[in-house]
Amino acid sequence: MGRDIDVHGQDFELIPFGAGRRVCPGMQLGLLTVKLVVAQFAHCFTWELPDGMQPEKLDMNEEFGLSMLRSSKLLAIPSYRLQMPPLVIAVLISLPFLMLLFRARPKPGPALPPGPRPLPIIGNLHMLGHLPHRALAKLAQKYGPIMSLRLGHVPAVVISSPNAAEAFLKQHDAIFANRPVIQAGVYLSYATKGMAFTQYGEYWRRVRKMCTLHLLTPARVASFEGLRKAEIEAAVRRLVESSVAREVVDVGERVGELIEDTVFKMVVGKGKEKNKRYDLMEVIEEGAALSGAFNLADFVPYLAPFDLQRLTKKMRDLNKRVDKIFENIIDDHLKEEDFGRHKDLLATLLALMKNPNNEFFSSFDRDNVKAIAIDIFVGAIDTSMVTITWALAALIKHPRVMKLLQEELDSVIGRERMVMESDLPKLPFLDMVVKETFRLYPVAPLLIPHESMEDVVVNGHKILKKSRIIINFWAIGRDPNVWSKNVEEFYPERFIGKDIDVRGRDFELIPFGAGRRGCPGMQWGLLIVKLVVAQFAHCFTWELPNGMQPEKLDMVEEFGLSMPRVNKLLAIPSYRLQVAHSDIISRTSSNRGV
Ligand code: HEM
Repeated sequence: MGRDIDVHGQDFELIPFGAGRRVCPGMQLGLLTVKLVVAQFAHCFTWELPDGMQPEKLDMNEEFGLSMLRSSKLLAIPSYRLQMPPLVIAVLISLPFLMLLFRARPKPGPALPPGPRPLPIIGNLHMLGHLPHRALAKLAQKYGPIMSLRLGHVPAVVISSPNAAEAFLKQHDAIFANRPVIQAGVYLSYATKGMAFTQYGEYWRRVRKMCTLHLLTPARVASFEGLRKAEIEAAVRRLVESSVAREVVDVGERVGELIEDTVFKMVVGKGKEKNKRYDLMEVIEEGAALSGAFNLADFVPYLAPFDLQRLTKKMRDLNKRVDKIFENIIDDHLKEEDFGRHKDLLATLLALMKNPNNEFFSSFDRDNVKAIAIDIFVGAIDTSMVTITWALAALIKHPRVMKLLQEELDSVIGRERMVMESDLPKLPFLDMVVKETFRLYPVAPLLIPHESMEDVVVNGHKILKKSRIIINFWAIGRDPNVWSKNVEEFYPERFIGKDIDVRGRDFELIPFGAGRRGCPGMQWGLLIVKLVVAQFAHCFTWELPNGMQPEKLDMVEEFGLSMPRVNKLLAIPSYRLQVAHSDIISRTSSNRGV
């Protein structure tokens, strides 16, 4: 008792399902079945060995084969031990089947979308595998762009074409603007007081309006330009040092540090290094991992009280830690005498909290502030960091494209200075590189699930109220009918002469979603992605370690709250600007702390 040993592949003294990339994809289902059947058999019966055999005499010999079975049969006599008469149990168990048998015949009318037949209890969960976006894309080839599934007890509809996405996110946007209530929203987002997991309604509308009018306006994002410049110069300086030392760097880690520092300063006004006592980053990362984990209780709600995966406990514990840290940050903010002069986003939220006559909320307390700040952290950090790392990996893997981008950067900016934010609109090829990255490596391959608020007919299919709507943007991005035959190739030139926008207008490219629940941080996300990709491509050439050929670089993804690379992106930077190293370093030092 008391030792926290897990069977999911984290603790290597107990790995019945294996671990790592090839870990058993049916782990959840296997665990559920084993626990359920063992609990039921032990709960309903006592078991006695035949012929008065003593329990300790029972042999435990195994036999080796595809699986390791007992070598002899396990024979025992059950004695029923519940206080409920066995007949009642039999009726209760057969009730769902009787209901199925005698249920009223459905009235003729539009049918549910086609889809694979679900199994009892788990529905189609077993078909998702460890990369659901790929498994669903394959199923859609058979069942079509609007496909029905049952995920545990939850009816789901999977959308896999631009036309279908437009029907759901534009024509019927208001009906599908809800989010399903999931445990992560309840336990990690202060009972859904943030934005991303919040149910569609008055509170969500006010939070969203407040964010669009005060926190995430283009002007507010632009006001942090100096901060971004200083942070990027500091990151470039560290890379210049690695370049001089011919050091292999973990590109994703460097990008991560840069994004984390920038977002920290924008949201709470201080850098991570000054926030050691807060240690927010670790808990945010844990929160993102828990939110992205497959949680059985979200799909089979009657299992929630048993917490079979212990996720509820982990989320509750994590929430306590997050809460403590945020309380510290808020206390410090409010204590500081020059509170009114703070320019960070938290200060705006706290000013709102302190003003009972604010234009948005009649009641807005610390929990609201914390939930919204968490959404901004999670929304801003992982998305940008993962997208930038994919873009740089794709450029390193395709030297032809990297060369074209560097030629554009050299001709528009030259090599005598670094890229500035005002340069970005003058870089059309960069724009295409970023679009192509979103198409092939979307950070949210299934966006965030939506939920239907009423029964509705879409494109001739009946969609039930409370269905989970999954938009498989990954499948749309890789559909040869939408893009062309070279759909798997990283080929930014496909966008030449095409007016395709990523902001939710063109449904073949919706990395930020579309409609009412589309990403409110799009402006900020696009800016930071373009700026960092441009800067890293402009300042350095990148070489793979140990003489690895670019085409050998793997582009394997993993699925969670976001879709990062499985393997680290390791590369050696070589500084290529004509500004002297020492100049960059000294300029950076003088800018630090902006
Ligand atoms: C490359 C950067 C980013 C990408 C690719 C991205 C992508 C997305 C996607 C796909 C959604 C779900 C849309 C839907 O359900 O239809 C979303 C929602 C959201 N994003 Fe972003 N995002 C990015 C940056 C940001 C930033 C910088 C913030 C910071 C403020 C942010 C905050 C949010 C929030 C709060 C939501 C929930 C909106 C709602 O439910 O009403 N995102 N994002």
